[in-house]
Amino acid sequence: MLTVEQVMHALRDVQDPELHKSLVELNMIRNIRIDGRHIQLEVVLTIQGCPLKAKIKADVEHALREIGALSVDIVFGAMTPEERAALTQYLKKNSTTETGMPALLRPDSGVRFIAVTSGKGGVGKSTVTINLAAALARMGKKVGILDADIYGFSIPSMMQIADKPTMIEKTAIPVVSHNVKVMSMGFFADDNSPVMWRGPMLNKWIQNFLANTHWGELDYLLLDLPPGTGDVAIDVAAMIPQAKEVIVTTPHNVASHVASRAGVMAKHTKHDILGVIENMAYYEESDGSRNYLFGRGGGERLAERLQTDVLARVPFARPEETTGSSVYDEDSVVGELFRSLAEDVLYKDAQ
Ligand SMILES: Nc1ncnc2c1ncn2[C@@H]1O[C@H](COP(=O)(O)OP(=O)(O)OP(=O)(O)O)[C@@H](O)[C@H]1O
Repeated sequence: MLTVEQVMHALRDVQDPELHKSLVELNMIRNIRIDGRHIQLEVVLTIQGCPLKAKIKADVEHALREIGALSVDIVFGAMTPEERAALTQYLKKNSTTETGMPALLRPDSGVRFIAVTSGKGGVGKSTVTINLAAALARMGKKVGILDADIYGFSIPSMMQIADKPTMIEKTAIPVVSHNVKVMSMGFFADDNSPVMWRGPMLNKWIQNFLANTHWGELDYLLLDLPPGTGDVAIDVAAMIPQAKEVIVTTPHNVASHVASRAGVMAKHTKHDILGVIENMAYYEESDGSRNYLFGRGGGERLAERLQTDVLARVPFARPEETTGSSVYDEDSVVGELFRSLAEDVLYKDAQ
């Protein structure tokens, strides 16, 4: 005969797929009934009709069969408003300090911040952000992206994310894509979004995104900044002085010249610069020769001006290097280049 203690013990390791915490810790397991090796129980979900029901069911069944259950009968229920409020408090406790400061920003949080910036638009800043994030995640790092390009957000569409974050009261659970937790204003661009995630809080939006998102454990948070040296860059500099910057340019003279302003700004705000990434550096012809469509040397010139290094020269990707999204396949030429870039970033960041 199995016992309630054994069942609870087995379920300690089963996590809510969005909150990444144990169902037991989140108080989501109720009404356990045991008849020999037959178990009945209730799983109380944060919202009715949770799309992850099937995954939770499979994980619970698996855990209980491991301890010898012959049948597992699961009934799904939904939390009451009071229970959801209690859960929000619990999640908030982990995401903000007593002073309301996002816990991620505490010096002892262990989270490293990388701001990806550029002088001009369209040079591949978002492409670099998502591919560097995906490469770090493939290396086993816990990674998040904050799409800080508040008016020109593009990360959800570039990663082909169709889902929206689940909201528990006012806390957003980031959407996970390619093992990366993603938050973007793009998720809240329609009129159904909670007011606090829209206009009135714009001046505090970075803090809002950091504090009202349940990021869970993170090693790296990448920020996709808007191009140029505007308010957002200044806000980020003030709020996240420990962020390190990666500056993206094309080889083109003008792009590299404009990018240098973003670099000078980083120096001014005392953000460390990890290095320069020259994107769209060349197109590799089928015979292996390189066609330098945008000229040459922009990355190097920028790196010299900022007294830093060129971390990578990313060629034009071919359509077959991705299965549709702008995250390039792991074993494609560009995918491999981003893996080696991620290794360099880890190395430089540790110095
Ligand atoms: N190395 C590359 N190979 C092929 N296409 C690329 C590459 N880098 C970027 N692109 C494409 O160029 C376009 C612009 O890239 P991206 O959106 O990353 O630039 P951005 O600097 O973030 O732009 P914005 O400032 O508008 O946000 C996208 O369609 C992207 O898929």
